[in-house]
Amino acid sequence: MVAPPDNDVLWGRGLRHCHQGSPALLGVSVGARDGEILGIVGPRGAGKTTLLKCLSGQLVPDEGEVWFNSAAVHTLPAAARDRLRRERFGWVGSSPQLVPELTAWENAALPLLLSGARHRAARDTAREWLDRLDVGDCARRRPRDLVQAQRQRVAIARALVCLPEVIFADDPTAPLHSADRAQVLRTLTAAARTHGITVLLATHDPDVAAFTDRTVALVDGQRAAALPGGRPWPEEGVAPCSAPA
Ligand SMILES: Nc1ncnc2c1ncn2[C@@H]1O[C@H](COP(=O)(O)OP(=O)(O)OP(=O)(O)O)[C@@H](O)[C@H]1O
Repeated sequence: MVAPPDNDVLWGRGLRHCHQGSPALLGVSVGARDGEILGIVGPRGAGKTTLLKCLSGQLVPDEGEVWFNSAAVHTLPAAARDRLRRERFGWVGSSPQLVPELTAWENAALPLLLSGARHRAARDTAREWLDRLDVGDCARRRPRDLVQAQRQRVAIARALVCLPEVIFADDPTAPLHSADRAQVLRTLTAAARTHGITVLLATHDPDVAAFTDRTVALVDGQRAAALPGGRPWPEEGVAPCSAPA
């Protein structure tokens, strides 16, 4: 095993994975640099979620290696992978998974509270993130009293609240109206840039690529330079335009 290049904070090499016999990844290699916002783009079923789960230690690939700095994630026992995810990574899925009994601020503060932060400090930090994501006025409401777009903003606040080293965002704007998407992505990516957080942003929405530094395309579980049908995905290495105003 050879550790990844020094400027890659996260690295997957030769990743293969099947779900119950169905191939999802067919030998994908990808590296994310420290502080980079890397888009993983591709159509539905391309393997984006499976790739993020392998890179974040939620899944152990059938073949291949995953490195986070000098840690060989694919060799870690489950408890160590859980700790890594809890302490160093943040995850935003395509639908918000909030604790129904907790208020919005308690949900957002959960990683801080679980890591032993003082109640008042956790609440203040969580409320700052809710404000930045335009849901500060929902802080005392429970998930059932929020609309899906508000719940997703709370989930994004929860991913940011501990300032993790890497955020995995799996189609994070899926539950949002198009008018909300740019604002939420701007907040997420601006926060990441300010705090030097590396972001892996999986999406099938080509507009999202404008918020990334670089994209890699996946098709049918493999890296691709472009998607079928001449769809306008940026090729890997193309520095995108700046995010839309
Ligand atoms: N739990 C599972 N069981 C069986 N097959 C699965 C499972 N998860 C994913 N797959 C299959 O693996 C392939 C890759 O799925 P994956 O969700 O990684 O792709 P994706 O690019 O994230 O798609 P989407 O954009 O729809 O989320 C697909 O063919 C999918 O049907």
